[in-house]
Amino acid sequence: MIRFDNVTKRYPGGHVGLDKTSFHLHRGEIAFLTGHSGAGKSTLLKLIMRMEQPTSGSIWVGGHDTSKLGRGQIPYFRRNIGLVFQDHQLLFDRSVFDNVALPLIIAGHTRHECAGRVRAALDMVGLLDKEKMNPTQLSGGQQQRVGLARAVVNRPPLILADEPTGNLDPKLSAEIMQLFESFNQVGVTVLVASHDLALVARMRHRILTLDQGYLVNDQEVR
Ligand SMILES: Nc1ncnc2c1ncn2[C@@H]1O[C@H](COP(=O)(O)OP(=O)(O)OP(=O)(O)O)[C@@H](O)[C@H]1O
Repeated sequence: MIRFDNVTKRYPGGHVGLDKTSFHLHRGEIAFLTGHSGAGKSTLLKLIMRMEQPTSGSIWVGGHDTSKLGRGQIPYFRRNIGLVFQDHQLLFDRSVFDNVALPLIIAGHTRHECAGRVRAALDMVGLLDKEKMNPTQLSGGQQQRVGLARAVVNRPPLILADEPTGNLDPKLSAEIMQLFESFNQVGVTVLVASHDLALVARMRHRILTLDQGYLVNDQEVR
């Protein structure tokens, strides 16, 4: 699903975001990406999304050589990737239902057509009874689960998350990580970046560790 071959990303000014990194994340796999602040986790995720391009090396995602994607193809390519961020980026002037429906509305579906999928996604994250509420009425953990429902609503084959538990306490963080596991159990490929090594280690899945842009460890923990 994701293949990095000897990828280096050097930012303007000379900062090295990622250095000669190679790995392969297979379709249907789940893995965690960890490392200190500035190690290159966000850079790696942005390269997968084609928000950045490598200075050298090649990146394949879902069978696409990302360097060959034309400008017009990129939005369609990104529709295959569900994204989860630390600050969940919800729209606070719309209901939970409308927030989750957003990717489907952008893809051209009507609100009525979306309803089944939106409710299925809310059900997966345990928020079926909250669809009419405004995100401001929900706790931080519930808001993050709305973000997860939005990421999976159009059934992407790949989910990427960047510090999805950054603002949550340990118990809520573990619950969010278990939701990623449940998405993976229905066949979605999942890559989660987190600096919380203890939490990641408890998940007992593959861990990719970055240190100053180098992939220093690729560990299977089964
Ligand atoms: N747009 C940019 N321009 C210049 N340098 C950048 C840019 N983005 C990231 N970097 C540098 O690349 C390196 C890796 O940054 P990155 O954000 O990928 O790390 P990270 O592991 O995600 O860190 P954090 O956990 O703090 O988010 C850092 O040295 C950073 O300063």
